[in-house]
Amino acid sequence: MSVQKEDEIIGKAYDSKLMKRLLTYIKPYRKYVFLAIFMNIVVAALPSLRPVLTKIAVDDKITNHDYNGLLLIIVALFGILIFQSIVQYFLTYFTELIGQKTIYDLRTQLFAHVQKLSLKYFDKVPIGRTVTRVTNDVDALNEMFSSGIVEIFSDLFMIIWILVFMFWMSWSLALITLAVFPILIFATFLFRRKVRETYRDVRKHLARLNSYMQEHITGMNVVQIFAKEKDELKRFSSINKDHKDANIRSIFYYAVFYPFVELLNSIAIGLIIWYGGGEVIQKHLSIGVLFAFIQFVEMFWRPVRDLSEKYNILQGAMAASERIFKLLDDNTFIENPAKPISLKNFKGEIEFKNVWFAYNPGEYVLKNISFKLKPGETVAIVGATGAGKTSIINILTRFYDIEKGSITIDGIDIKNFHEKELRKYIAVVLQDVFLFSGDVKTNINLGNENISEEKIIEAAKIVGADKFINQLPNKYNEEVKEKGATLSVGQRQLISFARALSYNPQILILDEATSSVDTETEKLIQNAIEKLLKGRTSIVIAHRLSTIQNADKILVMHKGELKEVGNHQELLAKKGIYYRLYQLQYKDQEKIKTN
Ligand SMILES: Nc1ncnc2c1ncn2[C@@H]1O[C@H](COP(=O)(O)OP(=O)(O)OP(=O)(O)O)[C@@H](O)[C@H]1O
Repeated sequence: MSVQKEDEIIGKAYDSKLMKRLLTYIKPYRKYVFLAIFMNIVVAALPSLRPVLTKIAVDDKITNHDYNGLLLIIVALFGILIFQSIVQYFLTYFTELIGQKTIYDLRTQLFAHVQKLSLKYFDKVPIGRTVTRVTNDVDALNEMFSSGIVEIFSDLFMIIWILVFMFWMSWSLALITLAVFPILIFATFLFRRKVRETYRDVRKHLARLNSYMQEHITGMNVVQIFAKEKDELKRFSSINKDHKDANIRSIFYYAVFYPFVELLNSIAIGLIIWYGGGEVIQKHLSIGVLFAFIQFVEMFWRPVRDLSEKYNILQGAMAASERIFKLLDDNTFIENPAKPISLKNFKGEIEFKNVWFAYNPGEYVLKNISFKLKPGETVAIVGATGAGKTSIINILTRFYDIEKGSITIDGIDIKNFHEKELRKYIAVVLQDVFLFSGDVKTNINLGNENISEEKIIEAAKIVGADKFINQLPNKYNEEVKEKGATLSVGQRQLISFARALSYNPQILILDEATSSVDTETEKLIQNAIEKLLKGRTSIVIAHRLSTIQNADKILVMHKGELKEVGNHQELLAKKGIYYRLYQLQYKDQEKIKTN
């Protein structure tokens, strides 16, 4: 099912399988749930006592001119109200507590799960959808866990209590009150059907609105540089209008349904006054009962109307939980071995043996790749765009698993390591440096407390980042904005080098940035790279001629195949793909160097 479609599911209002699974989240807090249900029974019964007391006041006290008795009834009524407010306070507190605690657990579980998912999952699901699961969808459940489930009990109890008291006082008037009930049920049925349709529409348009916003904020620089603001605003306005119209349609049904329920309520009261009044005149009924019934009818309608609203909450929650569970059941994981191996004496030898790899089944992007790297060697991978360079990195780090062949480190297949262990050996510096919001320090050690401040500064000094960091107003404590927006490209790269170095990995993977920086920064970066590569087995997707010339080996990739292997001089002498690539891409760099 497409993700778009997934957002349009509205499903059933009640699905026992989903509900069973949802209830497991409340289980740890069941004592609060029972307490809340008990308080609900009490709270639901209290309002029904009011008409009963009114009847006593009218029939026994007022007609008999019993002022003291009347005062007592008023005190009792007041007492009930106070008591009801107190119980209501605790009830609200406990229901919110249940809701908040359960969604806290669920959110934590979701985030932990998302972190474990392999990159394959993120290839197929847009980020916005995953974020929606953890935020909006979980919120929909909050409403159900807190008010939903518990209040359904309260509404049902209230209806039961009112019915009990009504039939106890006068069964004929009770039946008259219920006369309009079939119409109400029919109206509710129609209302629910219409609201369900509009609810789906609103969701669909909201999902479109969100993804449009997200995409355009991310690509704001492209929008602005090509002066596309007007066109984009036009498109956005049309999506926004669809969303608004869908909402207005849904409000229309609410606007019709609620007054209609009020109308039915008034008709019921009219019937009571007409029939009950006649009974009072004929002295078959006391006036107090008539008063009580008018109150009962007014009270009766609220929980009935609320129940149809609860239906919507339940429906939204069921659909949300279906989407949440789908994410929780997504097992796009990298499988870890039952008995993972840990290397004692790490040497750092890497070997690819006849490796075949495809992102999508059957579409091989790496074909029969074999090469060997001795400990401490540096290999540079070169090739045209789309040749498969990044894919080699992706499979060595096990972001993806290979189809055929083997990759070994010190003779051991990487599938025999726990993925965490494997990634402990390797540090990756990507072309697109990702900085998190926080300070410079935590962007270097990524919050790892084993990497002390001294080590951070030492790493920054070695790669030559400390000079610019020391010029920042707060030095290592300087705040870094989201994605490092306040730093230059070169500065971001230097920080990422310091990050890699502070982790002191045995294997280093480096995707050299192609972006041009000023000569001074370029020199800094080249120096930093040299220091980073020293003494470790390194794989570099190389764009700098200096890196390539210093590499022990160069792998020349072409359309997923390894076409040539050798060092710079050997490959030039061959006059093959590398030679042509050199003429096209790297010669200019040499010219700049010699100038
Ligand atoms: N996540 C993915 N899902 C499906 N196909 C992918 C994915 N990533 C890359 N590819 C495809 O795999 C092939 C190799 O891509 P790769 O990123 O390894 O190339 P590259 O040599 O690193 O290119 P560049 O120099 O442009 O970064 C390309 O045809 C690309 O379209």
